This record gives sequence, C-alpha cells and structure tokens, in this order.
Amino acid sequence: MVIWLIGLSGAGKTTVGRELAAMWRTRSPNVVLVDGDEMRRVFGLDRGPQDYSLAGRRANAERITAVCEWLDRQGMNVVCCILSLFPDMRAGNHERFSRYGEIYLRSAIDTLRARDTKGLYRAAEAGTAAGPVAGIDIPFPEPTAADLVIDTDAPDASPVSAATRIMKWIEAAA
Ligand SMILES: Nc1ncnc2c1ncn2[C@@H]1O[C@H](COP(=O)(O)OS(=O)(=O)O)[C@@H](OP(=O)(O)O)[C@H]1O
Ligand SMILES: Nc1ncnc2c1ncn2[C@@H]1O[C@H](COP(=O)(O)OP(=O)(O)O)[C@@H](O)[C@H]1O
Repeated sequence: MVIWLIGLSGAGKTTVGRELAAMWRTRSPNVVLVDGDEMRRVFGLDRGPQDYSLAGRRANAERITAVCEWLDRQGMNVVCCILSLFPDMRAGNHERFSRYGEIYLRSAIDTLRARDTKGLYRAAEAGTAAGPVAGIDIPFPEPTAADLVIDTDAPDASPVSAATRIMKWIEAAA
C-alpha cells in the first residue's frame, strides 16, 4: 500500500509521516518513508529556481511517484510525504499503486506562516526564495477526493493523533 501525505510546507507531512511510519512498523516490517524534501536532496533537485519551477516540480513529483511505484512492486508499504501540486498525478495514483490512500494534512496559511520552520514563507515575502512558494506565489489545488482530511492546526491536533487516525484507516482498508 502507498499512503500519500499531502499538504503545504509546514502542514506537518514530515512530522506526521515519521510518527505513522514508526507506528506502522510495529505491525509490518516492510515500511519505507519517502519524504519529498529528502528525495529532492537525494536526486540533487534542491539547488536552484529551476528545481522549484512548475516544470521542475512536475519532474520531481514524477520521480517520487516512480520511487513509490518501484517500492510498491516489491511489496513495501510506503508513506510518502509530498506537497503534491498536481491533481492529475493524485488521480492517477489509484491505478498506479496496488492500494492508495490519500491523506490531506490541512492547515490555514496564517498558521503556516507563523510556524515557518524552514523560513520559506519569510523568504517568499522578502522575494528571496529559490523560486515560487506554493500557497503564496503559486496556487495549491486542495485535494478533492482525499480519504482523510486532518486539520493539523486544530486546537486538539497532535502528530500522534493524526498518525493514529491514519493507521486506523490503513487497517480498515487492508
Ligand atoms: N521556493 C522554494 N524554495 C526552496 N525550497 C522550496 C521551495 N518550495 C518548496 N521548497 C522545498 O521543497 C519541498 C517540497 O518538495 P515536494 O517534492 O514535496 O513538492 S514540490 O516539488 O514542491 O511540489 C518543501 O518541503 P516541505 O516543507 O516538506 O513541503 C520545501 O522544503
Ligand atoms: N498537529 C500537528 N501535526 C504536525 N505538525 C505539527 C502539529 N502541530 C504543530 N506541528 C509542527 O509543525 C511543523 C511541521 O513541520 P513539517 O513536519 O516539517 O511539515 P512539512 O513536512 O509539511 O513541511 C513542525 O515543527 C511540527 O512540530
């Protein structure tokens, strides 16, 4: 099974993804975490504006999708943390993977600006980001067919409660 954790930068994809992978590994040994941010480093696609153009992002998303497919074919369970700007790619995942779960980690842009763990939103405002920032300079088409929508800025939200909800969904879908 392949689970995509989708959301804007700072929504909690990496934080929740790590929790979920740790939780899932207590039930199944074959769990791999594929983080968009890390994959950019692995493929050397974190070097400049060309990597954050729309064409660069699509190429990056296609590579990450191919990695997920490759792992899925080998019987691995994949947690993929990906910003995911392209609705056509999300839709294709239903045919592409053996099983696909789409989880939207939603958070108001004001909360994300306040968190700004990577300084990306400050850089967008200052005009110093290495290319457009999703949610500010380019639109983020919200998922319309997510299996779960989790508000990570709700007063009672926590990474563990998000991972627990997703784990329950996985167990019900398996
Ligand atoms: N403009 C700009 N400048 C510098 N860095 C940026 C920029 N936009 C995105 N990022 C970083 O790219 C990460 C998102 O990569 P993804 O492969 O998940 O998605 S996408 O390609 O942006 O659609 C994203 O990681 P997350 O914060 O985990 O979402 C950022 O670290
Ligand atoms: N309910 C929550 N779920 C996930 N992250 C949260 C939550 N509340 C606060 N955070 C914080 O928000 C930040 C999310 O950053 P990160 O996981 O790197 O997001 P992303 O991978 O989507 O860019 C972390 O500093 C995390 O501690």
